[in-house]
Amino acid sequence: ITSKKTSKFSSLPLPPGPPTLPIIGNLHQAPKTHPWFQFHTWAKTYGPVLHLNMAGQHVIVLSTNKAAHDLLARQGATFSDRPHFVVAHELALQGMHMLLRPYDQRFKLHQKLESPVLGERAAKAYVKIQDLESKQLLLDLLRGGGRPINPHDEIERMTASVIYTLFYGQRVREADDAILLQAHAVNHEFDQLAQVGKYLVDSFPVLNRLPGFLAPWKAEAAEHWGKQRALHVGNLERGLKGGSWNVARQMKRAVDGMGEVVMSVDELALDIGIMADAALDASTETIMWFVLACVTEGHRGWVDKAQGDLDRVVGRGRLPGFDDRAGLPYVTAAVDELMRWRPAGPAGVPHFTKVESSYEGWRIPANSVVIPNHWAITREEAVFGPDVEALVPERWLGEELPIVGFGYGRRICPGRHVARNGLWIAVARLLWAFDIMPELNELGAPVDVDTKGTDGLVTKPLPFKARFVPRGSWVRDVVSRECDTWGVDHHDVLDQIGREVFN
Ligand code: HEM
Repeated sequence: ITSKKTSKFSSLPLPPGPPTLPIIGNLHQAPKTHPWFQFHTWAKTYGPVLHLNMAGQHVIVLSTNKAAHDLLARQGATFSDRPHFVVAHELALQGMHMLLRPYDQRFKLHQKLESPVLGERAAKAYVKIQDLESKQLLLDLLRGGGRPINPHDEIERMTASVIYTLFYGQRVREADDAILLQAHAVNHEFDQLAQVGKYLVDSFPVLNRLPGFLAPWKAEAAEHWGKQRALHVGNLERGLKGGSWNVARQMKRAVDGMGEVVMSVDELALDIGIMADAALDASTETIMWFVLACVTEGHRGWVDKAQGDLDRVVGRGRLPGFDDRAGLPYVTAAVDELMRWRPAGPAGVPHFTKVESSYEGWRIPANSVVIPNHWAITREEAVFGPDVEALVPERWLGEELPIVGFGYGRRICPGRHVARNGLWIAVARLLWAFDIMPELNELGAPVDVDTKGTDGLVTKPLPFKARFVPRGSWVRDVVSRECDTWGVDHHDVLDQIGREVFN
């Protein structure tokens, strides 16, 4: 690791971290999977700002909300870049992946385009679609007849349908809808390309100057780009042809209205498509974690308490709706606590700084990868109180705790308003309708459920089953009456949204 001897921070020490070996630094200790657990363990020894040397690459891991906020938000001008992925981003996505874009003028232009369609005002209008699709979810789950199921398909259909309806005007009827299968296939391939350490050229970008026959990754990336393009341009074109308002049409209109700005169809399509991808997994898996929480943490009494409130405020003759939100603070607390208990992106999305700076007497070197470790941040007892491994909504009542899990600063998740509304209505309605119970084994005992989750940018619960047992005959009555949504004209709803927010 080299540093400029003349810099004004050069006399400062690096933040503490585990002892290093010559040349490879901490590479031999680098966690192979689930890095957030090891980062959390190290933070207990070395503190909230941790330095790792990964064979010359500086990595700074932040483990408290304060450190993450101080660096990534308060010093946002310095800490809003992303690490550079030659294969996955520069080649395979032609530099157009919103999540991986460097923090530059083009990024700011995309942010400017996205903010009106994802902001609080738009999110408020989108609840009409979230209302529709969360009703459909209840009907889909009711049809399971209380048998043990893995509800991933039903939940993913709902979140996908919310996003694809809003973005492209197209509802998703089944989990194996072609639009969703194509997205899965492309994203799966992208995840392989983006694996850290897979391509030497990601560590030594100079290798990219090699001719194609010596650089096989170029052909792989070019083939992948074709698939990304087909997926996102195809969706954009369908969206633009649609008869009603949608995000694709709105953003095209915004680009056209920018006059001097030139944006290719590919670039616009990728922007919208990557937003849709970013929305899908994190929202689906957070609701999956909610189901798992009911199965593994439900015995703590929070489910009964939330259902008691729902019975009192909503009653049994109708579904809870967004208008009930103010009267259901315990349900809101359960949603906030769910995101704390199992943040869907446990190690956040890495930031990057190109310039040297300092924090609390430590030197933060130029070209550091900076990781806000949500897993550790959500387990900070000084902020969230005791018993952080348990799901305890009470900790949020009457307290101003930080909402965690959406990242920090200028790269904070722009979809967080849409996401929080979607989580709230799904959680409120699932709690109102069902006792979500564990699967039972042949002896009638609950089947053990692993709560560790998968590795990856978004962590998913490992496969498990739950029983969605209707809380009473009234559930069947209300759900049968109100939740078959296939007859609703969603184009009409989209036009209402367009008029309400953008006219
Ligand atoms: C529970 C659901 C969600 C979670 C937990 C989540 C979490 C995150 C996180 C941690 C980041 C990185 C922030 C950072 O770098 O500091 C992010 C970025 C992003 N999210 Fe979300 N997200 C969710 C839902 C959504 C939704 C619904 C949308 C869009 C409708 C969305 C769009 C995006 C985009 C476009 C970015 C890239 C921002 C950038 O790099 O500047 N997300 N999200």
